[in-house]
Amino acid sequence: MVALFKNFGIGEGSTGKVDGEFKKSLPKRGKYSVAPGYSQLDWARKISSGENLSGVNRPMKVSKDELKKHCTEEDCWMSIKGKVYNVTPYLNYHPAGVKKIINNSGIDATQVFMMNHAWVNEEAILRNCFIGYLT
Ligand code: HEM
Repeated sequence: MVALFKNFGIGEGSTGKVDGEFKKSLPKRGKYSVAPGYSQLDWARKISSGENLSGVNRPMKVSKDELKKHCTEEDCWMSIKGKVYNVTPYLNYHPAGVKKIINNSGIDATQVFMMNHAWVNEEAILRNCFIGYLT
């Protein structure tokens, strides 16, 4: 299975201890909980069939103007590291809730994404939701 989380040096050859300064730089964990049936494991099962959830037939170039039209719960796009994803199907699976994504949708959300969870492997999690590249 593809790793949904990136390894930040914890594992082979490391003590497993998290550096204090690094820990302080992490966001405080919230108290949001997803509905039953919407865990990351449920999402991993959903995408494992390879079903296209992007809403487009083939990758396309997306302008900033086009991107900003998609910022609602029914139609939610987000750009991360130059790639554009249709995150609508993922909304209810997001461990920190729908709003956090909606509030940053229709834009290049790379910075806020990385500030919250640089270890999250968005390319793996959203591979079935890939729309194309931000121009
Ligand atoms: C830019 C908009 C986003 C914001 C502001 C945001 C914010 C957050 C926050 C604050 C948490 C921590 C929740 C907690 O610890 O209780 C979180 C968790 C998480 N988010 Fe997001 N998120 C965003 C977009 C996304 C997207 C697009 C994905 C899918 C790739 C995603 C995947 C996850 C995952 C997997 C976790 C759990 C991480 C863990 O437990 O270590 N997030 N998010």
